[in-house]
Amino acid sequence: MQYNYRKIALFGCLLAAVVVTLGAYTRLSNSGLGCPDWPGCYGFMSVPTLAEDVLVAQSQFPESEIEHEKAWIEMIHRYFAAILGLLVLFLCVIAIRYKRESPLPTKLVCLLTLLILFQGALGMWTVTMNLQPFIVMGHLLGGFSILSLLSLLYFRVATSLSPLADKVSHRFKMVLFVLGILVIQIALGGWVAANYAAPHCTGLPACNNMELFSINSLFHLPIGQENYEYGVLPFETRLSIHFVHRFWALVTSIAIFVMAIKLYALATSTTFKYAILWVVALLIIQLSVGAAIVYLQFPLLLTLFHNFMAAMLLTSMVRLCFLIKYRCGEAV
Ligand code: HEM
Repeated sequence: MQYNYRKIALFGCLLAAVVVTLGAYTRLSNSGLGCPDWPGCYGFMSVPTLAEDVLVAQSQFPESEIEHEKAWIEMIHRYFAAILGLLVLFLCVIAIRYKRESPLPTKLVCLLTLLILFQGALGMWTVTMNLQPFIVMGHLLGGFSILSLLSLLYFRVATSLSPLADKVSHRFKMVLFVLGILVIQIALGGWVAANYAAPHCTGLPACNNMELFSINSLFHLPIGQENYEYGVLPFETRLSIHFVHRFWALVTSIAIFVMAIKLYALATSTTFKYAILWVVALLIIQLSVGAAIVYLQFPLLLTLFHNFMAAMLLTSMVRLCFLIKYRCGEAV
C-alpha cells in the first residue's frame, strides 16, 4: 500500500513538473487567451476545428478570432492540469480512507487538494480577467507550490523515519529563510513575465538605460485595465521590474552560497552533502541560463528551461528542509 502510494506520489511530482512547464509555455508563447472562455474553448470541450463549429464559436465570441495553435497550447495545458487535479484528489481520498491502517500524511494531501482547487480558480481568472498580472503571477506561484508540496509528499512517504520531535534547529530555520528568499525571486521572475518586461532590459549585467531605473516606478501597478495582454506598464516601470529580478538573483545567490558553505562544513552524511552540492549546481546553471536568455534576446525554449530550473531549485531546497527535519542518516 505504502509502496504503491509512493509510486503514485512520484508520478504526481513528474506530472506537476510537466504542468508547470506547459503553463510556462502557454504564458511565454502568448497563448494565455488562446481560448477566451473557461473551462471549455469557445464553448467546446476541445478546440473547434470543424467548419461549422468554427462558425458557431466565432458567432459566440465575435471579439476574439480563433488562433488554432494558441488555442491548442492553452487546452493541452488545461487537460494535463485536470489530470493532475484528479490524481491529487485520488491521493487525498486514499490517505483519508486508509488513515488508520497506514500512516500517510493526510493533512499535507488535504492542503494539496485545496491548493489544486484554488489553482483551478486562478486558471479561470487568468482568462476571465484577461491576463491580469497579479493573477498570472499568482498562478505561476500556485503551480510551483503544488510541485513543492507534491515533492514533500513523496519524500515523506518514501522514508520510514519520523520527524525530529525536538525544537526546530538553527539550520532548519536558516534553510527556511533562504527558501523564502528564493520564493521571492521566483515571484519576481513571474512578475517580469506577467508584465512582458523581458525586452525592456537588454544590457548585461545591468540594463542599457539604467538612468530610467527608479524604485518609485515599481509602485505603478497594473490595475484597472480591460486587457493586460502584452503588458500595460510604462517602459521605465518594466525596466525597473526586470532589473529588480536580476538584483534579487544576486541576493538569492549570496544567500544560497553562504547557506551551502555553512551546511557543508557540518554535514557528515554523503546524501546530505550531495543534496547541498546539487542545490549549488542548479543555482549556477540557473544564473547562466538567465544571462543567456538576455544575451540571446529571450528565446522561448531557453526561457522555458529557466522556468524548469527554477522549479528544480525550489524542490531541491524543499528536499534540504526535509533532510534536516527527518535527520536522514547523521546528516545534521
Ligand atoms: C536564482 C536565480 C533565478 C531564478 C530562481 C529565476 C526564476 C525565474 C522565473 C520563475 C521566471 C518566470 C518564468 C516564466 O514566466 O515561466 C523568470 C523569468 C525571467 N528571468 Fe529569471 N531567475 C533567476 C535569475 C535570473 C537572472 C540572473 C536573469 C538575467 C540575468 C534572469 C532573467 C529572467 C528574464 C529575462 C525573465 C523573463 C522571461 C520572459 O518573460 O520572457 N533570471 N526567472
